Amino acid sequence: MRILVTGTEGQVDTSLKALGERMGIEVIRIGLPDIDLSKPKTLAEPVRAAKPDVIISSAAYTAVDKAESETALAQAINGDGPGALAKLAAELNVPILHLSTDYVFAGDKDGIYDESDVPAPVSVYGATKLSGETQIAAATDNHVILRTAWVYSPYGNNFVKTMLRLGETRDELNVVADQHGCPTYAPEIARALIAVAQRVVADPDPTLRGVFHLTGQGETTWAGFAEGIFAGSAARGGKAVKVNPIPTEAYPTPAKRPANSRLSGEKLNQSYGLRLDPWETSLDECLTALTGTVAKEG
Ligand SMILES: NC(=O)C1=CN([C@@H]2O[C@H](COP(=O)(O)OP(=O)(O)OC[C@H]3O[C@@H](n4cnc5c(N)ncnc54)[C@H](OP(=O)(O)O)[C@@H]3O)[C@@H](O)[C@H]2O)C=CC1
Ligand SMILES: Cc1cn([C@H]2C[C@H](O)[C@@H](COP(=O)(O)OP(=O)(O)O[C@H]3O[C@@H](C)C(=O)[C@@H](O)[C@H]3O)O2)c(=O)[nH]c1=O
Repeated sequence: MRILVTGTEGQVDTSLKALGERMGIEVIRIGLPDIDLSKPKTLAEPVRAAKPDVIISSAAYTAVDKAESETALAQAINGDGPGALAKLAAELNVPILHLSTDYVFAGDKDGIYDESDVPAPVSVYGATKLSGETQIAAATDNHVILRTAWVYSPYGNNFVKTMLRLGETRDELNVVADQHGCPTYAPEIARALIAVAQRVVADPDPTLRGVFHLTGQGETTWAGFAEGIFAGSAARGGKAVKVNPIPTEAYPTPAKRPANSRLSGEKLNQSYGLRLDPWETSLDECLTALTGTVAKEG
């Protein structure tokens, strides 16, 4: 199987490449400057030349706060670019897997979001990602949209690396404790993407198509996540950093974030028999990879 993925230095595309190498699956990454999602005309030639069995749409404009002031660029990269990519997938008659986000939801639901809940984004990033979902679904029925959340890994930029970097120069950090979600490890996303790709390439079953939620098991808050990060770091001989839980209003940002963006993985489990590891297990793996040290017992 030959997988074509957009993005070359991102968390998910890098994880996919690494896992593909271990599994003997060809993963071709395409990204800037060869293709530019904000210029859809750049996509056709490299995508056709790659002759993929499946396309994974991972690249995105992920700077949530900056998107509030770069709306047109975020819309082009997260909305129109994936739409154009899905048209190419339809032309080549191959499935397209597309990564979307928990930030498509408003965050005012009491319970966990499932795929039947109606998105209502509260940020430009969330709105542009929802536009990507809509444009992909309009271009081809042969799509799987996977909404993930709070992605971290040893690669690229993410909350785990930000916390560890800030912790180097501070003894205490203030972190919001009233936004609830599911941290998700990019290598776990890669494992699921390959399993989903293998299934959809072989099986035209329409119930395997559509929208699915894909997050690490369990839930926490950003403050709870930060506490887990510093506990894991300290267990590896790193500095102890105190996390002060604060309300959202005490950490003003240009973009609004959902207060609750917990996603249920039940549909993915029922359709594909897939469950990601609990976020605590994956965080431990990530810290081992980042520090080159395993946690001490106790
Ligand atoms: N990160 C997160 O917490 C979450 C991410 N997601 C979604 O998961 C997917 C993967 O995320 P993640 O791996 O973390 O993303 P990253 O931000 O780590 O990587 C994004 C990739 O997109 C590429 N890219 C950006 N702009 C363009 C462009 N104009 N044309 C082509 N490529 C471009 C980047 O290239 P370069 O490095 O050269 O700029 C990079 O390779 C995205 O669709 C994202 O929306 C969903 C929920 C949470
Ligand atoms: C750095 C920092 C952040 N925060 C807060 C701000 C925010 O509410 C929360 C997370 O901050 P970040 O800006 O790192 O994360 P953010 O960019 O909001 O992360 C999002 O990225 C996009 C791409 C997604 O799709 C989402 O699922 C989600 O992962 O933590 C603190 O409270 N204290 C801090 O020191």
